[in-house]
Amino acid sequence: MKTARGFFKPLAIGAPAPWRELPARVERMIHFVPPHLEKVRAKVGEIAPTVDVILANLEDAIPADAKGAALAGTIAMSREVDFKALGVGLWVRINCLNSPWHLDEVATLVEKAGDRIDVIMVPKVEGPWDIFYIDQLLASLEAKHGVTRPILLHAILETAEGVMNVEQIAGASPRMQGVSLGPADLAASRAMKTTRVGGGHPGYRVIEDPHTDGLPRASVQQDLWHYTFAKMVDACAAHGIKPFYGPFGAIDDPVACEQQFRNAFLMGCAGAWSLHPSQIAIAKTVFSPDPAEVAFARRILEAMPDGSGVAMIDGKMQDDATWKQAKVMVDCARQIAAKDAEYAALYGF
Ligand SMILES: CC(C)(COP(=O)(O)OP(=O)(O)OC[C@H]1O[C@@H](n2cnc3c(N)ncnc32)[C@H](O)[C@@H]1OP(=O)(O)O)[C@@H](O)C(=O)NCCC(=O)NCCSC(=O)C[C@](C)(O)C(=O)O
Ligand SMILES: [Mg+2]
Repeated sequence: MKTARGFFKPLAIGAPAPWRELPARVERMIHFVPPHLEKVRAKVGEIAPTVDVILANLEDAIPADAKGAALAGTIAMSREVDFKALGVGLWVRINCLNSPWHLDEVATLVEKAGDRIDVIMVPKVEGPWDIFYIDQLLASLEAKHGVTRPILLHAILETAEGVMNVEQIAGASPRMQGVSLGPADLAASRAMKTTRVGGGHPGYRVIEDPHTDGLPRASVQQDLWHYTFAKMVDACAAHGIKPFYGPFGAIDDPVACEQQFRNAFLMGCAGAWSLHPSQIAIAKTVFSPDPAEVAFARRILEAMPDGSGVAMIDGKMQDDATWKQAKVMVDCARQIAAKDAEYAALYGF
């Protein structure tokens, strides 16, 4: 591991100084766009003002013979829409590091759109070595092309080895912005017997003991992802970066999508991916704190102006710890209100 002083040194002569703090950005939904499809790309200008992040996807879901078109489409998209002026992040998911495509992709992205791309999402990250590699590569390319703002990195957790190493991945570079759960590849990597992309499974449940009178036994579905998810959230929080849920593949089940996103929000996630336009509004509602909860949190802050002591509000004990919980909620709401006029009105900021 690097020394404390070495950690924040630029990795190439002429590369920009790494971020010391992550830029404060609202990232409730990472909206996936297949950039090789001109018809979909043409609508990005319309969709962008409704989302926090547009992601150009180059990896899975893009056919092998369309990888070049997807890369060209990404560069075109970065020029066609002024994402910065809209306050919308521009991310790109590259192909994985053992694929034949990633090298040309990273080189082209930095050369042609290095000043416009905020985050590169790296799939199937197995350990910190993957981040060291891409960190160095980016620094060399940023230096070569005079990019002045370091491109951040986002890792997808989608192999058993990646889950094992998530703490080191999260802390591998000052470029690390966050980690997303990739439940489809992770399921395959672990030989889990499910064909779903995230969410629950009707077979994974707990059941009540038998009743002596023979009445039916109550049984409920459990969360297949809880362990991995909690591990990922702790790794990200400990390293000061953001955890995200990832995709919910059942586009036809908005109720389950909302529940999965809500579980992620409650566990500490900043956002989730939207694969289809119908999932944008779900993520926006879920990852914007509830106005009633924000109002209650503000009462806690007002009751304890210096954040210490003890108070009672509506029968609930408040102390230094609940003050911190309230601050998390109010800070999140303030950040959203600064970007989103609809929520500024709902929160009364
Ligand atoms: C699921 C699909 C095929 C259904 O596409 P569709 O055309 O069948 O849907 P639709 O309901 O008929 O579409 C309605 C309209 O919305 C448009 N539309 C539809 N989607 C989008 C979009 N994303 N952005 C912008 N516009 C979109 C679509 O073009 C159409 O426009 P129209 O009315 O003018 O004809 C389509 O939504 C899509 O391609 N979504 C992105 C899929 C994707 O990126 N998958 C990879 C990420 S998940 C993953 O990789 C896993 C992970 C992490 O790696 C791991 O767990 O391991
Ligand atoms: Mg995947």
